[in-house]
Amino acid sequence: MLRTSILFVALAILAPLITFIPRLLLPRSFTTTTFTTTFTTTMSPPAYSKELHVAQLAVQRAAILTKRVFHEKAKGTVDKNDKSPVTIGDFGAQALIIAALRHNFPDDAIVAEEEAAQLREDANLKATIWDLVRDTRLNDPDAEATLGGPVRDADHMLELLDQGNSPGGAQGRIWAIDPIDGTKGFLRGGQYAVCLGLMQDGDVKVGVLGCPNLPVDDQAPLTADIGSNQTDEGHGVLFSAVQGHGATSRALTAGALAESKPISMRSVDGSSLADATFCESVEAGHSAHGDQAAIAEKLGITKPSVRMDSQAKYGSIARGAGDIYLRLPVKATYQEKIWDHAAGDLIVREAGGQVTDIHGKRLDFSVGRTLANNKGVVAAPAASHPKVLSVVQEVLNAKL
Ligand SMILES: Nc1ncnc2c1ncn2[C@@H]1O[C@H](COP(=O)(O)O)[C@@H](OP(=O)(O)O)[C@H]1O
Ligand SMILES: [Mg+2]
Ligand SMILES: [Mg+2]
Ligand SMILES: [Mg+2]
Repeated sequence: MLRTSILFVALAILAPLITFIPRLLLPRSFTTTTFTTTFTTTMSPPAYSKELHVAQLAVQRAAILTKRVFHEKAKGTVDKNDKSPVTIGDFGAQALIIAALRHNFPDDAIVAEEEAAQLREDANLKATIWDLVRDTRLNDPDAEATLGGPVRDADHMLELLDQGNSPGGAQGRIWAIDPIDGTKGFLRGGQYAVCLGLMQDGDVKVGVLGCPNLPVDDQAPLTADIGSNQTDEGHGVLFSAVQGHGATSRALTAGALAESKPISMRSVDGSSLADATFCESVEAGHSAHGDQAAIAEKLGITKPSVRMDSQAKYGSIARGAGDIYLRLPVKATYQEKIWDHAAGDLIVREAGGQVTDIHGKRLDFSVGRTLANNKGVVAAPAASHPKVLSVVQEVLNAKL
C-alpha cells in the first residue's frame, strides 16, 4: 500500500517535467498538439506550400486553355493600345488564374498583364473567350476543386480579368501574372510560358512557369525548335521554386501534379565560359542582338545563341539546358514588366544562378508594375556571373 502511494506521488511530480523538457529541446517549427498525452509531434508545413500548390495547379489549368488556342489557326488576335498583340488565349488564361487565386487567397493583391476593356466593347470576343473559359478544367476532380471549380458566368469572367489591376509595390502579398509570356512566339508557333509569381513585401517567394512547348527531358539540348509534333507526349514542363527551397521541374499535366525533380544550373565558372550556351529573345525589338553577340564573342563563347521566346529561357538555363540569358535594352526608356521576370528570376536563383540588371543590381520587384529601378537582365550561373557582367559593362561602356 505504502509502495503504491510513493509511486503515485513520484509520478505526480515527474509527469509535468516529462512533458515540459522535450518541448524545450524541440525546434519551434514542431507543434506539440497532443504532446502531453501521446507524445506525438507533427511538423508545420513548409513555407508557402499552399501557395505553391495552388499556383502550380492554376498554371496547369491555364495551360490547358492556351494549348487549345495554340493548336487553332485563328487565335483571336487583337492589338493592344501599345500595339503589342494579345489573343483569346491570354485573356482566358488570365481569367482562370485569377479565379483560382481569388478562391484561395481573397485578400491578396494581383498585378496581371491584361484587362477586360476590349472584351466589354466586343460581344463576340467576350463570347469566344467565355466558351474557352467555361470548358477548361483539370481532369482531376480534387485538383479542380482546389482551384474553386468553374468560373460562374461571362460577366464574372470580366470582373476577374480586371482584378489584376494592383499598382504593385513594397507592401504585402502581391501575385504577378503573365497569362501568356511570349505572345509573339505563341502566334509564330514557338515557345511561350504561363507565368505566376508571389511577392511578399517586394520579394519573390514563389515562382511557377508552365512551358507547354519545352521538352520534358531536363537534359534535352537547348533548341528553339519545338519539334514537328507539337502535341507530342514529350513536351510540356512546369518549373517551380520557393525562396530558400530550391527549384524543380516536372511534366505539365492536365490534372493532378506529376512527380517533381530538383533542377540546377550547370557549374560554369569564369574560366569555362567558352563552352557555355547563351540564349536571347527571338524578337530583335525586345533585346539588343548585336550587343549580345559582341558580349558572347568577348567571353569566348563559340556556339551560336539560342533564340527563344518567353521565360522559357529562364527555365531552360535553370535546368542546365543552357547557361546564360542576356536581355540588353534596345531602348533606354523601356521599363521591363514585373510579370515578365518574377517567376523566372526566382527559379534561376534557386537553381544556383544569379540574376541582375546590366548595372549588377538585383531585379527590384518592389517599385510597382515595372522594374523601374533596373535596366536589362543578365542571368548566369552564380560562379560565372561576375565575369559575364564585367564583359556586359565593357561592351556597353564602349558604345558611350
Ligand atoms: N521593347 C521591349 N523591350 C523588352 N521587352 C519588351 C519590349 N516590348 C515588349 N517586351 C516584352 O517582351 C516580352 C516577351 O519577351 P521575349 O522576347 O523574351 O519573348 C513581352 O511579353 P508578352 O509576350 O507577355 O507581352 C513584352 O512584355
Ligand atoms: Mg503582352
Ligand atoms: Mg510577357
Ligand atoms: Mg503576356
